[in-house]
Amino acid sequence: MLPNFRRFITIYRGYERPFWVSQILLAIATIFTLLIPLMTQQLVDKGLLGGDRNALEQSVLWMVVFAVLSAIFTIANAWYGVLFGEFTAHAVRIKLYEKIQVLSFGNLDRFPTSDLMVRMTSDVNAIKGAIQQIILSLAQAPIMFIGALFLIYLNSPSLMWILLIIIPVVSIVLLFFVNKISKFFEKVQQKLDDLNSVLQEDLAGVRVVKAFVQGEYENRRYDRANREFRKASLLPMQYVSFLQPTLFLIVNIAIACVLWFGGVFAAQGKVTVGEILAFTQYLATILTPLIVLAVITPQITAAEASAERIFQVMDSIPMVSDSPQPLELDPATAKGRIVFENVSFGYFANSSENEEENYSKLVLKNINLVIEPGQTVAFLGATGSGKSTLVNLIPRFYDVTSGRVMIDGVDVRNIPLKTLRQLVGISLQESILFSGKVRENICYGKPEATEDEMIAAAKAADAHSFVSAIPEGYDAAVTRRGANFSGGQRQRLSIARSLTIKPKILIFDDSTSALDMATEARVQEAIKNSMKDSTILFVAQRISTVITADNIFLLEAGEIVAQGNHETLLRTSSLYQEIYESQLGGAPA
Ligand SMILES: Nc1ncnc2c1ncn2[C@@H]1O[C@H](COP(=O)(O)OP(=O)(O)OP(=O)(O)O)[C@@H](O)[C@H]1O
Repeated sequence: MLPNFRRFITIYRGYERPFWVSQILLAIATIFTLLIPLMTQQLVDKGLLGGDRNALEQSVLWMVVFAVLSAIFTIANAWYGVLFGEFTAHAVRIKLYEKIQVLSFGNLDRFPTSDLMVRMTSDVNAIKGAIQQIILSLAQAPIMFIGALFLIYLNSPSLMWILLIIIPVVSIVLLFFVNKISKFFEKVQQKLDDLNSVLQEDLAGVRVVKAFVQGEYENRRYDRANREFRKASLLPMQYVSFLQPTLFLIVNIAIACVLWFGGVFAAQGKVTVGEILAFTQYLATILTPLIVLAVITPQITAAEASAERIFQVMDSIPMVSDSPQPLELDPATAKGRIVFENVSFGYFANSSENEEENYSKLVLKNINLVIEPGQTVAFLGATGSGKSTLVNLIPRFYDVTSGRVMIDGVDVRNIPLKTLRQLVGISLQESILFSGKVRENICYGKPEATEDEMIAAAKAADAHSFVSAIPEGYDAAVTRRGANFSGGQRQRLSIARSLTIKPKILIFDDSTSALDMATEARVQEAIKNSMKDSTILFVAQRISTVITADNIFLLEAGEIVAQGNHETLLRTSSLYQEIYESQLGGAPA
């Protein structure tokens, strides 16, 4: 039962002590609570009915003492409960976050950002709440149940049979509700994922929504997801709202029965009034843990669904990881020769139960190419032809489906990822900056870079001039995702970021697309001059970006259909001629 939830609690062994301390405190509090009805019995039988003033005073005094002690120990337990829940949630968030950092691009394709955010916040909170509830009631339930049964057996055996009816009835009601409710909670979290996914997409693209006046359409989309979420949440909560009143009704009927039968038995002299009163108190005591269980069961069921979702992320095996027998390549002495040997690649589609079927059709087919050290090459092709996919295989953002990619004769799968990321620098298509300072963004991959190194990288990326024009210079603030810089400035800063680590292989994945042609030519020239020893790869849709490259690979539908320098391709490839003509006008004579 509850395998994920149990696993969740046991993972955090560091917090075992507060957990056990809390349960001991709770057990002590429960024992004091159990002693109170005994005093009630004595107070009524000896004090009130027997006229024993001393017994009356003693019983009241002890009742107060037991109640105060019970309250003190319960508070101490609650304090530990909060502590345990918060520490566990903190630890889970850290573990999850660390896990997300080691997941590869392929894993992250399966967990969209909104989905991960729900798992890191709402799911973790659901488990935290359930843990705290458990701490508040775990040890209490069995001790109260067994203790009260024992005391009833000792003091009011003639009324015990009433329990034999009530306990099974309450248990059946409980089982019915729990069974119904459990099924719904996973769906609730899934619908929350969907809702967040729409929200995240819409908020991230709010400018596009406004530009295309699609506010109404987005409202309807959000409303649809919102309604689905409401529908999913409503059902379990409706069941939960029935649960507590139903149980209280049973308890009240039971108490009425006890008073009725107790009255009859008292008239026959079989029980005392004190026994009856104590019995009703014990009855409430026995049913309390069952009711608490009823209240926390939906919460625990929801937590089990949440724990399962968290373990789906935690148990994900990174699709790209270090080889058990790595081959070291020294980034300082590496040459930067790249070879693709019969490389094919398909993305993970994640739509089928069958792992084999989960790979989409190949987006790269049988790629064979050689890039010599120090060359500047370019990949040109229509959108969706597979250019980004191809270059992403070099730093192992994804692993090939078949064939191999080699750097200096070593299969990239055998190069430790850390070394590989030092060898290969990439400036991505989408230039994302982090909030902080300009300097921190440029030196993101090499925090120890000197001022001169940073400025050299910025100059090569044509970023120095606009950064120097800001009064704070390199200490200027970058707001979230670099929103206070223009698209072209963001691109130049992210190019500078990739240049700072001085990699042997540099990839520009359409990362000069937001620059005008003159700036682009200037940046390219500066990069080539400052990175003379590096192999440089440009991915482009614009022919102006590739014109000066030593070698151009022309891609079409995942295949290399032509290669050569600009002049050669103009002569030999009709596709290249078409692109040239469509972008730069008539073919040169
Ligand atoms: N993460 C992904 N999951 C599934 N399919 C993908 C993923 N990324 C790209 N694809 C698919 O792979 C194919 C090649 O995409 P890729 O981004 O490599 O093309 P591209 O030539 O770089 O295009 P563009 O110039 O528009 O950036 C496309 O059909 C695309 O839909």
